[in-house]
Amino acid sequence: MSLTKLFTLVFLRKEDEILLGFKKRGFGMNKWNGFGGKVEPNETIVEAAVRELSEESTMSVKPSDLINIAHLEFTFHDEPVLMDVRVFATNTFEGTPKETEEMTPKWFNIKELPFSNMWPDDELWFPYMLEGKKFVGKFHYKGFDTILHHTIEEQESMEAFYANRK
Ligand SMILES: Nc1[nH]c(=O)nc2c1ncn2[C@H]1C[C@H](O)[C@@H](COP(=O)(O)OP(=O)(O)OP(=O)(O)O)O1
Repeated sequence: MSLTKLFTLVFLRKEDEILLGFKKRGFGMNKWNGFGGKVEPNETIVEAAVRELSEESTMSVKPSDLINIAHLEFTFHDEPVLMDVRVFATNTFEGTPKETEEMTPKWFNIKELPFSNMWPDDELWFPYMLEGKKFVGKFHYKGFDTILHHTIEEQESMEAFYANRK
């Protein structure tokens, strides 16, 4: 039995660029990542996604503009924790990204992504996201650098995936 923890992860897109943030503290420190964090008990997943994006990058999005593009699960060798990460993307947003306590944001060209300084799983699933696919990715880690095994499955729709899963 694993303890499941729910997280959000948001990517803003602008033509051939994507906004990433350099994490200055905590989980994933010193890595480029999307913006997100834990879903609090008093909020919906989409509300958490909007809040974390704003807290970490100062960018604003409307909940209805966030498209759920993926579901990621991370498990860890010898640790009974399952990270359930809901991934959202949009090209409709307001603001200019600013550095916050947690993140330094930067627009990257999608052909020049800093994979060597990102979570190792990102290089495996970013191509799906960049091709506009919906997908479910499951990654089993040993420590934080080694993926012992993984699966990535394209989906017709994320709504159908969540409706059908047990
Ligand atoms: N292997 C991985 N690959 C990836 O691309 N993103 C990952 C990942 N593992 C976790 N994430 C994302 C999910 C989430 O957006 C973030 C982790 O959330 P945090 O720990 O920063 O949560 P909080 O911001 O709520 O934390 P606090 O610092 O306690 O406020 O990292």
